Amino acid sequence: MVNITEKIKEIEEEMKRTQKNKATEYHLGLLKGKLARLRAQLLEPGPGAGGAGGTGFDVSKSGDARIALVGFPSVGKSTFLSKVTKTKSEVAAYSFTTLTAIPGVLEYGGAEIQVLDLPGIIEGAAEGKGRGRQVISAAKTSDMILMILDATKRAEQRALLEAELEAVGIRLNQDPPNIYLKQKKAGGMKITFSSPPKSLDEKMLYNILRDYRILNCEVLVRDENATIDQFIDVIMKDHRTYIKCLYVYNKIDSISLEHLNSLAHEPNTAVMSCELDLGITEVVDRCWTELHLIRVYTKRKGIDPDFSEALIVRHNSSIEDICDHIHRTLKESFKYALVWGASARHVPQRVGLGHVVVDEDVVSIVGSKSGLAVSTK
Ligand SMILES: Nc1nc2c(ncn2[C@@H]2O[C@H](COP(=O)(O)OP(=O)(O)OP(=O)(O)O)[C@@H](O)[C@H]2O)c(=O)[nH]1
Ligand SMILES: [K+]
Ligand SMILES: [Mg+2]
Repeated sequence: MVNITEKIKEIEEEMKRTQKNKATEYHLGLLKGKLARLRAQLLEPGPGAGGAGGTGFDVSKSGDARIALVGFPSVGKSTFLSKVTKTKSEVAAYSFTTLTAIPGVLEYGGAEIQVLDLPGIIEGAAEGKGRGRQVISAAKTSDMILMILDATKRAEQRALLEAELEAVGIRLNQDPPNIYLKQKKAGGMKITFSSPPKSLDEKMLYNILRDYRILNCEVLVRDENATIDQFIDVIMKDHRTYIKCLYVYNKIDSISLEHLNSLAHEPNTAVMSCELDLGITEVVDRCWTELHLIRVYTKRKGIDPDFSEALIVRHNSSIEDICDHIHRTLKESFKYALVWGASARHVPQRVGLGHVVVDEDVVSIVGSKSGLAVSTK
């Protein structure tokens, strides 16, 4: 463990010392590749990795989605949890008040969203300082991260936290790179670019693949703006998680209007004061929008739909997803579905498994066995 941490430090030092130019870019690319490998090793549980490895806290997922509250100590994570859920998590002015993961349930538009209050993390968390590793593992399992920041603290706090999450393979508000990589048994390396790349070239990819001992493979870079970091992410894809993040500045009761105004205009950012009860509803609304969940109501034949109980599914879900959500075997007897609502071209529209539903659609599933519509119950 100490060895890996030391090696990581050495490489980071070497990268800092190395000037960025055309002559050094291949070398820098290789160093980045090595760094990514070491960081993954550091997180792997097993002999030499020591203690908690990559495991999070023992809280099982529940509800329709999970949001993790991540931040430095005493930024107001527990205060926020206590505001938006019925759970009371201890709040105090000293650091590390919260020592474990505390789950709460946020009810919104018929959905139940699990909110995880987590211990504060500090610089070096990714390398195992404090409970950093556990906190980050818990964050990795979430559908969305709320990065709670203290508006009264220096601006660097956000970049510091981002770097900690980056280091363990979490990618915030990014899409997976548009690069195809397939390992093969033989045939050497075949590297293709669908349009001339701006910062990559064949030799660079070749060097890194060889360093990873990937000697036979097919690569297709579909994005002309793809970077070397993204290419390494594709090689390390089993260790990468792409998560939505909303940056939330708390304690705006204690800053100037000018400062407040500049924070509020940053991208993916919201501002609030838990103490004065300002901005909380907006934060919750933003979470709902960013989670891209939709509500679908089911209806039995001849009976009005039950609007008191929504089925919560992901954005772009199909009738097939709805069936799977209701019951594992429902698909087997599926004949067709009737849909009322914005996704239906006429009312009701008769559709197959591939039909994509939208928020507040009403769906009636007709099966071959009973010939009856099925509801959630
Ligand atoms: N001024 C101000 N203080 C706040 C606000 N929200 C929380 N606090 C205070 O900030 C301190 C820390 O709050 P906590 O909720 O314990 O912070 P935490 O992030 O959970 O802290 P740890 O669990 O130690 O990581 C407490 O003294 C709160 O009363 C706010 O909106 N404005
Ligand atoms: K605290
Ligand atoms: Mg706390």
